[in-house]
Amino acid sequence: MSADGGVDAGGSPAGADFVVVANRLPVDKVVADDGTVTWRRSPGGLVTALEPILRQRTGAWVGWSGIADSDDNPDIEGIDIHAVPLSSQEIAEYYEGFSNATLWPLYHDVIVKPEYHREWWNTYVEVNRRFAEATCKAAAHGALVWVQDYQLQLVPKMLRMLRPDLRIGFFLHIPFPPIELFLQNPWRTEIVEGLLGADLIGFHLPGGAQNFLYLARRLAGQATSKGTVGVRSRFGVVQVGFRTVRVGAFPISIDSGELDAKARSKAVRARAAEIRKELGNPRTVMLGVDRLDYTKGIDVRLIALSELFAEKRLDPHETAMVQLATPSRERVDSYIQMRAGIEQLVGNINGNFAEVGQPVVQYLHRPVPRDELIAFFVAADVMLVTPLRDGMNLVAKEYVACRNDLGGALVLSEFTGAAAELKSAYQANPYDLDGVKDAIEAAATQTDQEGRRRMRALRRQVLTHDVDKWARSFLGTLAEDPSTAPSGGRGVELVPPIEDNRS
Ligand SMILES: O=P(O)(O)OC[C@H]1O[C@H](O[C@H]2O[C@H](CO)[C@@H](O)[C@H](O)[C@H]2O)[C@H](O)[C@@H](O)[C@@H]1O
Ligand SMILES: Cc1cn([C@@H]2O[C@H](COP(=O)(O)OP(=O)(O)O)[C@@H](O)[C@H]2O)c(=O)[nH]c1=O
Repeated sequence: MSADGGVDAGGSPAGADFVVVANRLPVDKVVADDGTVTWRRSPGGLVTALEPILRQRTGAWVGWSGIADSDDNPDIEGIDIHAVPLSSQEIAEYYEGFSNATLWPLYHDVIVKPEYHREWWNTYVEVNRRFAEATCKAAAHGALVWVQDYQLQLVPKMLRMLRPDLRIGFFLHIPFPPIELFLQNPWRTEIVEGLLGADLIGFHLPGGAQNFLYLARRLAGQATSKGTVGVRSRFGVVQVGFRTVRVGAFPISIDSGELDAKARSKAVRARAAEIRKELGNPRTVMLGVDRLDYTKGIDVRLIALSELFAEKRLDPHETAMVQLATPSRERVDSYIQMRAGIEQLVGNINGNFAEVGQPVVQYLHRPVPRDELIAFFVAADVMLVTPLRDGMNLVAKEYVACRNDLGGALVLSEFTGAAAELKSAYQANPYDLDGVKDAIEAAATQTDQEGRRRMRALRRQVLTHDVDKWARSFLGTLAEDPSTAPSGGRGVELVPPIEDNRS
């Protein structure tokens, strides 16, 4: 195939008009002890959100298969898969290292200390280059390419240099950090310049977009627009030579209609009733559903519950807490330590408050299939979502979408992207333990009337702002010509670059 994805002398296909580029493919390769290979849906919200979009549009997906040194290219109906193989060393340095031990903690409020290693950075650059090259092969001339997330922040610039014909979008699924934190990164300028290779850069929240605009002025020396960025509106502008890069806030969501329909099905309702029975038909079923990640504040909710039981504000004999925790990034030190801490807390609560055969906290460290998860959402009276920081948190929205009965209550950390939209949740600051306890107690003891009022408002938001709206707003903006678009380049007052010798 020729460099721009056109038909080569051998006559291979001309490439896709729409290409998603993400660290992971939508499926992960799983090799059993007996060598049997299966492909399982990849963990996390990025795949949850993008898989339905790509199925609707037909296009290509460039990503890694989740396993070392594998040259597998799985067949997925309706999606043209382009696997990018990674060696064990690349996984250690690009994925576990720079992506998940440098950028992830840096962008999540330095909850753990980010590590800066030059060799990790070098591998990050090299792997980003390989993703850019694989994308060139996958994309037809003039294709729309949508690059995803913090693992691939250099791809937009690399891709633009290789393929100026492409229209390039970038979306960051995790929070974009406060300026002071971003400036810690020794390679901060390269990252800002990497992102500026895109035509449109999307964040979940306006605050992230505004932080980025400031950094584009200060680190990349570009002129930018002035005013505040809106949600799916009032885009920011960075003038990069003759190119106009737009910057916006596009809060991601879920396939709310599909979840709503599934949750109404007889099979799911029957399974939900069965789950409650298996838990001993307690008065209150509480639920946590997370990747096992220190950002998710699983410890916060467990400590809060433990204190509520000790203070007799909740009765452990009438409460069952289920914590579903998908294994995640299991070779990164901070994740290994966190897992031990969570499991100790579960043990302590059961040791102090459970009876024989009737644990208070049931903890599953394994991925849970989607239909089973929906039954858990329907079964739970109180959903506990308590991250210390989270880009969006799709689980909170999924719970709401599953509650067409207007039952249940959502306890939600203020520091999730979802909190900006789900105002009728029981919101709390996860660093204020008393506040979290009050929110859990209020949710567990709410009247039916209050619960229905809140759930109705939450559902209005989630059902009208679904993942399709997210994709359409981002891709529609990307397809526009910024010089003629209403909130595009022309007529926007620009602020000159910030002179700064330290960058
Ligand atoms: O691929 P992994 O390292 O196993 O991690 C899974 C995904 O985690 C992150 O998800 C984020 O995206 C969600 C959807 O926008 C958002 O709701 C959530 O707040 C984020 O944490 C990560 O950003 C993805 O790249 C990973 O694939
Ligand atoms: C624990 C668990 C989760 N899921 C699904 O994964 C995503 C999680 O998305 P979210 O935005 O909340 O957070 P991260 O992206 O992980 O940071 C959501 O769609 C869950 O339903 C799952 O399918 N199975 C599981 O066991």
